[in-house]
Order: sequence, then structure tokens, then C-alpha cells
Amino acid sequence: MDSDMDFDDDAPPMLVAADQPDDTENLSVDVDDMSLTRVPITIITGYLGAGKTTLMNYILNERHGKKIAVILNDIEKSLTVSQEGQQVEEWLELANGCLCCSVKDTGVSAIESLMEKRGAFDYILLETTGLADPGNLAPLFWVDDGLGSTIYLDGIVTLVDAKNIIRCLSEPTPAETQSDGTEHAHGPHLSTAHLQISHADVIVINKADLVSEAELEQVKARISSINALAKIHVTEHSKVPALEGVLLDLHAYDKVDADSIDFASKGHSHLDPAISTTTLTLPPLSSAQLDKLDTFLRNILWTRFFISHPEAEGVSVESAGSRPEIHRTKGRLVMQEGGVKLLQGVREVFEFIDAADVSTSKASGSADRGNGKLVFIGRNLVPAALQKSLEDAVLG
Ligand SMILES: Nc1nc2c(ncn2[C@@H]2O[C@H](COP(=O)(O)OP(=O)(O)OP(=O)(O)O)[C@@H](O)[C@H]2O)c(=O)[nH]1
Ligand SMILES: [Zn+2]
Repeated sequence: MDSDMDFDDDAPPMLVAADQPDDTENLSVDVDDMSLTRVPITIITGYLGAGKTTLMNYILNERHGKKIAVILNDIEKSLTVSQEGQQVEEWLELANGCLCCSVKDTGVSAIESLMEKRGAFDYILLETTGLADPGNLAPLFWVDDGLGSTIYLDGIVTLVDAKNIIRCLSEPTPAETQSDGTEHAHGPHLSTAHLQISHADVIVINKADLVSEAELEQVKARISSINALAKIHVTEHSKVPALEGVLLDLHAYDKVDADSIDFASKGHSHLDPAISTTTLTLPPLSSAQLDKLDTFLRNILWTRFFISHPEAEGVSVESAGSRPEIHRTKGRLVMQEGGVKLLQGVREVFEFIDAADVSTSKASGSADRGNGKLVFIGRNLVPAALQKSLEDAVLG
């Protein structure tokens, strides 16, 4: 499906096919760039009162030159299109009450048809309710290139309230049945705050003015013990240092940078009993071994079976006392024939991508030299058991 571009804001929307460059208007974007046809979407999540609306307003009022559509995953599902201060209210027509439930069937197409009606946006921000689990939303927007969607998931930004986050992390999540009928595994203190942090690509620790330096350090340590892959920024009134590359245009699902993998593998204390980050290593792989890794990941992400349990093949880890529940997967896998494969995953969705940015210099991190690395963020991750299962499955 072609996306239509509105090149002139004063004139009525003129529909121009993106693959037929219009050279009469100023194009700030490269028309040869394929990304022109796909609009990034950033999910902004965070607990009640963390500062999401404050952040939205900050972004909309900054000079960014983008035409940003804001979707609120609230009762009213309103959508605001803003460019340089001008805001227009639109309404998304969704099949049922809640965006996270209806987006599966109609949400993505509702956004797409709105883009057709209004001309393309440059950017979409989706603000979830404070209680949303971004793990349910993310895979819906993370659509295969091949499916021809006009939007793609750029990243998940989670705001936390520096003053209240530690307390939120000790509140258990109300037992909730997901739209697919499954329930979250119950275990030690899984809170909504955990889910929002474990899925984040960027974490903004807001309300820094309300805590002491020591409290702030505690919050940072707790958060990076849960999610060692996310970039952390500390703010007052959600004023992030920059938008580009900090909140927007992260490409968090099509890049895996070596530095963040290295950072995650440094070993962070297991301060949080519910969710942690674990890094596994693999030597350079043959393509047959990459296929085995694919099978291993299907097993662990889809069926949640350990495939190489010491007692019996295919035994459910649940019966062994702990069932791994992996929220986020990233990896850089070194290939024997040269090159690096990137691994990206959210819950049960994962894919391998060829790395474009293979780092060869010493300065650009060790992740590409020697061993490949695999990072899991989730529950019930026992590093030694995982590493053994991985090696048995892939190298054995
Ligand atoms: N002291 C302080 N207050 C802040 C800061 N950032 C936001 N606030 C205030 O915190 C309150 C909640 O902020 P919002 O931006 O509405 O938070 P939200 O996450 O959108 O809240 P919900 O939509 O209710 O989940 C507002 O009164 C803000 O003015 C900050 O850095 N410091
Ligand atoms: Zn829902």
C-alpha cells in the first residue's frame, strides 16, 4: 500500500504517491529513502502520574519540524495531529473499547486510513494508559516489512516517577487475563511497573526534583537490574535532553548496537526478584547452528519449554519449578563465515536481521569480537541453566 504525502500544509491535502517524487515542493526528506513510506510509531508508557502527558506536551511544543500524530489509548481514543504548535483533533474509529484490544484487528488499519485521509504524518506517538502492558501492544506494530504496513514500531519509552517507582515495583499486578486468553505467570511481585520497564527501550526517570541524590542512585540501580538494555535519562518535568535519537527515531527494533549489548553483559546485580537481564554467549556460528538457535528460541519463547532439561527432553520448566517468561530479546551473533546477525524479539515475536554496522574497531565495543551475545529480559531466568540449554541446543 502506498502512503500519501501532504507536502503543503496551507493548501488542502494533496495526495501524492510517495514513489512519485514531487520536485515542486521542498522535500526535507530523501525521496529515494525507503523509510519515507513508513512512519515511525513510539509507544509512551509509564505508571499513573509518572509524567506522560507532561512529556507529550513537551514534545509537541518543541521545534522538531515533524508532523506528529498523538494517539491516546484512553477511553476516548482521541488523536491529535500537531505541527509547530497547530493541533487538530481527530477520532480513531475502533471496533471495541480499548486500543490495545482492538488494534489487533482494526487499530493499525484505523491509523493507516486516517493517514490516507489527512495525508501522511511524519511521526506517531501512542500514549498508553498508566496500567497498560506494552508487551501486548508492541508486537502489533512490529509488522513484517513484507506485509506492507505504512507504520513501524520505532521504540518504547517508559516514564517512571522517581519518588514512587520503588513502591510501585513491590505492588503485585492484579491478576489479569490477556486478550489472547492467557494469564501472566504469577510469581514474586510482578507489577505493571515491571512490565513497563522490562519492555522499554528508553527509560525516563522523571520527577528527579522530588528525590535525593542517593535515592536517585537507588532507583537507577533497581531499574538497570530489571532492564540493562534500556537507555536511562533523568528528568524534571519530562524535559529530556533532546528528542532525536533520545526519544524519537531510535530504530530500536531494526538495530542492535554493540555498546548496549556490552553494557547489558557487564553483569548487573539482581536487585529485583521478579525480572532481570541475563546475557548468554555463543562462539561464532555456522549457518546450521543459526538454524538450531532459531529452533531453541521458538522453544523457549513460544512453548516456554526447556529443550535440554537434564531429566527429559521437552519437559516443561514449570514442572521443574520455574517457567521462563521472556519479555525482550536482543542479540549480536558472530557468524563463522564473517558478518554479524542481529536478533530482535518482543515476547514470542523474534527475527534475525543482517547487521549493517558491524564494528571492527576496538573502540566500538567487544560484542562483535570473538563471541556472539544474546540478552534476555524476563522472569525466572536462571543464567547457568539457560546457558547450558543454549549450548546443548545450538552447539551439541
Ligand atoms: N514535582 C514534579 N512534578 C511533576 C514532574 N513532572 C510532572 N509533574 C506533575 O505530576 C503530575 C502528573 O503528570 P502527568 O504528566 O499528568 O502524568 P501522566 O503520566 O500523564 O498521568 P496519568 O495520565 O494520570 O497516568 C502533574 O501534576 C505534573 O505537573 C516533575 O518532574 N516534578
Ligand atoms: Zn485492552
